Amino acid sequence: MFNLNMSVNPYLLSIAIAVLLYCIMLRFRRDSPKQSKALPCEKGLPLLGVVLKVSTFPERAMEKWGKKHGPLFAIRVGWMNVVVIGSQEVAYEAFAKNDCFNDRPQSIPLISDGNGIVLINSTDFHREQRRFGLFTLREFGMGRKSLEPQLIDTSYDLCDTIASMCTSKTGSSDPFPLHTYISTTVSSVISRMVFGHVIGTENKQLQEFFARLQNPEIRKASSFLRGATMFAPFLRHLPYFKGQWEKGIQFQHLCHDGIKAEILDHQRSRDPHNPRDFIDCFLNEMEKSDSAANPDSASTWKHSVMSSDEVQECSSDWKAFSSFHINQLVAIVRDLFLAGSETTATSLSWIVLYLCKYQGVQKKMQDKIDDVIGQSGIPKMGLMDKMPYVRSVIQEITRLRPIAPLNVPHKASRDATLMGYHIPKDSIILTNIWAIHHDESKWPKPDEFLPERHLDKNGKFIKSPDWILFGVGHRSCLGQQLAKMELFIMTVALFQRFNFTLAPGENPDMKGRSIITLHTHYYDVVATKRY
Ligand code: HEM
Repeated sequence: MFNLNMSVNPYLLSIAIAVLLYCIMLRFRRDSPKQSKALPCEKGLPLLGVVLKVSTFPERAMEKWGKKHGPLFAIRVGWMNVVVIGSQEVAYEAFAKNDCFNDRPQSIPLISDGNGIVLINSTDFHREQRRFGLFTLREFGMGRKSLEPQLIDTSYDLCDTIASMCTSKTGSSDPFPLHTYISTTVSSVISRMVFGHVIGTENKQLQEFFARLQNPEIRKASSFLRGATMFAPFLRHLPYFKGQWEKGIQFQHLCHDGIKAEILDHQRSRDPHNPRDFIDCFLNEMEKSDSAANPDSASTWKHSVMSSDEVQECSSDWKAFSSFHINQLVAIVRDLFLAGSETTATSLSWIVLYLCKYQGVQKKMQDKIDDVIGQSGIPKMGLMDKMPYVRSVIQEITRLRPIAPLNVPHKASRDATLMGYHIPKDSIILTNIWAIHHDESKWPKPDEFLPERHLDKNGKFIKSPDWILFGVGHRSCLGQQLAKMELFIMTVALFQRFNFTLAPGENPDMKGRSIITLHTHYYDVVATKRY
């Protein structure tokens, strides 16, 4: 029947074997899309997806969908599937145990021009910069006792300013926006670490940049632009977005020019043997990488401060041989400053707001502070263990109102599998910190303000793995030790000295305002001296 002597074309035979082997390999490959399941998906409307449902409080909408689909699902945004993680366990699996979910999606150039730290991909460049950033901030006191005196002084300065607003007759102030003062105080801490001093009127560009950052309308527009262009980059070519995009770029130039002026001052006055701040340390590192990697280029031209346009032209050449170059210095300083100021200031604003609303908790916390340090003691980090109630109040308020309710977005760097589900390369991944902080199985009565839930039966503070204010894994917050110090010392200092109440007639909606970050509504307080 068969002609066994039929001649076989060896070329075709080898192709057939290769195809067969490839099919077998695909079948058994661990991350094969065919092997892993497709994520459950909240599809929403045709073309739009869920866009209309996530324009305000997206974290709450995603929390609801999470109850339907489980702790890992997708939402359709336009034509794109965005992955949403809704449990601490899945977040650890994705970001701490894996290395393929730690890239960042790209959006407006202000925050993602390929340099910096917060929005760059998870490459060796990022790892080197993160290691250097952590090391250097620690050298300047992050998480260490050496920073304590400065933080205490700064907090006391804030208290003195508030005290000067209180009349001697009643001991109370007129209503005032405490958030503005907190913002200035917090910015001054990161300013000193990065610039070596507090930015004053001598740096007009940075002053203007900070003033605009405080403007709620600008913040809202920028958050909206950032969110929209992250999911649909083409939007920036459409009329409204184009205008906003260009404003974003001008805003970036303002910030970068201000930072460059600071760098120029540092270049003129620095002593390489006595680095004063982050900028000096980075300039030292630039010098080292110059002489090690490129001895011929140790000249000053590369490190002189350039205009924004020149910087764009030159950046790719510089990146070729070192992660320490002037563009990166400008960008990492910008990122540290942006990441390190409003986050902590807004968390403190939530703390003050909740304690104004819940006067009983404020009083109890003050009693506990009095028990440990009285009226004249100093709020040191070493006293944290003696003030578990203060810590539990801070943890409870930041659980209820995390500043980044959907975390900073991550991106999959390749096709991969997570909890048995296929995650395609380039998927945007959101972590619903809000939902994790409101998970009923971990936090009974999750919407209620119950600081005691963070204390064990002996009154000791409980660190919970389900409190993930700073994210988890390889991209978690680089400044968390600093933020924790600031939150503790400033909370104790403020409530040791004052009672705070909401100004008469104030009743801010406790849901706050959420686009990408979760802010309080604007509110005024009245401060009353306690002694
Ligand atoms: C209460 C205050 C703060 C909160 C709630 C907060 C929260 C966060 C979160 C949620 C992330 C993203 C984590 C992730 O992608 O998985 C992050 C990243 C980051 N934070 Fe913070 N942060 C705070 C304060 C600070 C401070 C004071 C600094 C600066 C010294 C800082 C610097 C950074 C940086 C550089 C990153 C990016 C890390 C990376 O991508 O490798 N943050 N933060």
